[in-house]
Amino acid sequence: MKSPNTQFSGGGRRSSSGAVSMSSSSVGSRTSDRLPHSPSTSTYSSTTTTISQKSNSGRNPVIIAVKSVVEAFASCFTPPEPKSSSTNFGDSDSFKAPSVASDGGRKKRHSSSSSRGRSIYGSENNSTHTKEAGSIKFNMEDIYKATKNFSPSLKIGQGGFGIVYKGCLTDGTVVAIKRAKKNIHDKHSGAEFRSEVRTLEKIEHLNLVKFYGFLEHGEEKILVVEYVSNGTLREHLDSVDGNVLDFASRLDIGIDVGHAITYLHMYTDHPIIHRDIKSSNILLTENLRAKVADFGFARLAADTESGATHVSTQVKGTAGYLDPEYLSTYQLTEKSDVYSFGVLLVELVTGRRPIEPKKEIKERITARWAMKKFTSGDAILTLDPRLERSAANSLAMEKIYELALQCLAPHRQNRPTMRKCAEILWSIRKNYRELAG
Ligand SMILES: Nc1ncnc2c1ncn2[C@@H]1O[C@H](COP(=O)(O)OP(=O)(O)OP(=O)(O)O)[C@@H](O)[C@H]1O
Repeated sequence: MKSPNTQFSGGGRRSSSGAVSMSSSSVGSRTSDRLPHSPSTSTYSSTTTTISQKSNSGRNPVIIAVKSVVEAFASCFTPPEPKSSSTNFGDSDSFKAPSVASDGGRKKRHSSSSSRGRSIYGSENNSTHTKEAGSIKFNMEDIYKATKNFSPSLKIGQGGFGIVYKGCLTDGTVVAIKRAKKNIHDKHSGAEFRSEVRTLEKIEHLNLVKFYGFLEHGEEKILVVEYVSNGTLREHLDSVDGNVLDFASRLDIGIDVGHAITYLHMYTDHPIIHRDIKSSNILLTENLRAKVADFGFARLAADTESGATHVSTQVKGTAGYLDPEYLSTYQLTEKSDVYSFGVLLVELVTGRRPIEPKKEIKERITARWAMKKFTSGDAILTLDPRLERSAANSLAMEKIYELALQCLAPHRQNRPTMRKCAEILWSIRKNYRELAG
């Protein structure tokens, strides 16, 4: 999903809109042994920026393409929640695949937004259509019907991949239809598309956006995925609808995301690395259940048992979330997602974006600033000012920061596994609930 951050991708896919150059040494140049490594902010603007970095020389220029932020949700319905999930977290006693539980107990928010008609969050709809995930081959007629010939009124967003439409299949399933940009000069789009399809058709989890099918016909490349109606996590942290996401909801969302990534990393035989975990890639349901989206950058991880690691030909991800070790070695492992998850945890606590170009220099890299405050005993100064300073919130905040600090370790061997992160968050929530009453 779109965010006002800087996005790294390969092949100059998005460099057409105002590319500027940046040496690769300036990316992540402010390393610290103790604090999380983050890119320099001085060159970033508050708009979404895409960076391509070829890895073969390490001296190639990084191309930054500034994209305009276009985010508009049309009217929408509640997406069907899956009946079950294939999650399997093994035999941990303290960690019983909680992500398969129903939404019961979660409070509903933003339902009042339906009174605004075509609000960004849309209205709750008790649709009974629950479509199984899977790879359906659609034809153009299906897509034209579903989108009313790509009606502009059904456009719900636009990203690097292309335009996103809300659509309705003939069986009534409400879907998001992602139509790839037609760029004949883009040699990578076909490969990216097929990579996304291969990844999407294999996975199914309550906290991952479901994949319904695809279409590849000439220049036309289309993905049909689950429609998630309640906006992105970033929009909620920005209080776009005027509501503040409370601490308990943030903790729940962190756990949902933790489960989704754990599932990807523990995927039988072939672990999957997401590579672009960020708040704008996390979609929320009406019940504030989180669903991780955008597998365009996902690649199958290396066979960890053989000790092999995936050596990328291109660095991909979003500035502010990027693992410094991946940036310097081009070796991609699951721990790069763990690093991004650490950044996300800080984002949940502070409400701030990973890079805040308008803040004074020492506060610009949010994770660095927050971890510094945490290690000097002043974590409370970084808690989102819109959140209550209760004992439960303060204690949970300290515990989340303890975990974030580990996730943000400069060297991947010092970071926990995603499964460990989810287990820790699970126990933080247990204690939080006991204290909050
Ligand atoms: N499954 C979905 N359900 C509901 N809305 C969606 C869905 N997927 C995308 N959107 C909307 O469309 C917008 C664009 O999404 P898309 O994933 O194409 O691009 P992006 O992630 O914003 O861009 P980038 O490619 O730079 O990450 C999102 O911000 C969101 O508002």
